[in-house]
Amino acid sequence: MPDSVSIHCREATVRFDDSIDAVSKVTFQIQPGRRFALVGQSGCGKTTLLRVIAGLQDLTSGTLDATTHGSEGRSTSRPRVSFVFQQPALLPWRRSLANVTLPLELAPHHSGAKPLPVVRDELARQALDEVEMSNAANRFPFQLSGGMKMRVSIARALVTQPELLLLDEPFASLDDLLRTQLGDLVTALWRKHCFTMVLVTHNIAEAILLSDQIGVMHQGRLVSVLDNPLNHDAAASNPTTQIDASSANAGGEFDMRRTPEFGEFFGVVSDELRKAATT
Ligand SMILES: Nc1ncnc2c1ncn2[C@@H]1O[C@H](COP(=O)(O)OP(=O)(O)OP(=O)(O)O)[C@@H](O)[C@H]1O
Repeated sequence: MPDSVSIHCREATVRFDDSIDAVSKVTFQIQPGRRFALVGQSGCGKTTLLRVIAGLQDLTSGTLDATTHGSEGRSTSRPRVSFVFQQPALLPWRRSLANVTLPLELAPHHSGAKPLPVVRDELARQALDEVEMSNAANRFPFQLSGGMKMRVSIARALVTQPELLLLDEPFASLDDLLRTQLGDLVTALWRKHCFTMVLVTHNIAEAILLSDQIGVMHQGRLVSVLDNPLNHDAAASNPTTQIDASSANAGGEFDMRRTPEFGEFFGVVSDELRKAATT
C-alpha cells in the first residue's frame, strides 16, 4: 500500500494585513487516503486554507500537522505534495514529456536522489500513460486542447508520486463533458495510488463525486463537515456496492449522478451553503 497522509488542523487562523481573517479558527481532520472537498462562496478562504495545507501559507495562530502513514510507520516530516490548479500552467517551450519531468528536475525524487534524465523520462512517460496522453508526449502545449493540457498537468502532479494531492478548482474552465471525464480520471488515479486528496471547488456535484467528506466554509470559518454517504468508506471499492445501483444503470453504465442518493445529498450540501450564507 503506498504512503498517504493524515491532516490534523486545530483552530487554524490566517490573518492578512492585521485585519482580515481569511481563515478563522478552523478545526478538522482528514484520515489517510481520504478525499476532502472544500466548498463555499467566493472569498470565504478556501484557497488560503489549501495553501496552509500545502505548507505555502503560514498560520497566524493554531496548528496544522500532516503525518505520513506508510510501511515504515508514521512520520511527521513534510509529505510529498502535488498541486493541480485551474490553469494547467505548462511551459510553452517544453513538449509534454519535458513539462512532466520538470518537478523531478527541480526537487529530489522521494527516494532521496535526483533521478537521472533517462529515469526522469521514463517516470514522465508512465505518468503520461496514466492520463492517456502517451501519444502527446512530443507535442508542445499550443498543440493540445484544454482537456489535454489538463491531463498533462495532472501527469506532472503524479510524477513525483504524491502522498497528498491538492486541487484548486481544477476543472472550472472546462465544459461539462470534460469535467466529468477528468473527474472520473482523478477518481481512478486516487483508487490506484491511494493519496490523500483535498479539492477546492464551487461545483457541488464535483464535490460530491470527488470526496468522502465535504467542508462548507463561510467568511473564513468551516461551518460544517458533511460525511458523503455516496463515497464514504469507498476507497478501493466499486461505488456500486455503496448504493442502490439499479436506478443509475439506465444507459448501461453506472452513473452515480442518476441515483436518488446523489440528488438527496446535493440538496443537503446546497441547504448547508444557503444556511451558512444567511447566518
Ligand atoms: N495574500 C493576501 N493578502 C491579503 N488578503 C488576502 C490574500 N490572499 C487572500 N486574501 C483575502 O482572503 C480572503 C479569502 O481569499 P481566498 O482566495 O482564500 O478565498 P476563496 O474562497 O478561495 O475565493 P475564490 O473562490 O474566489 O477563489 C479574501 O478576502 C481575500 O481577499
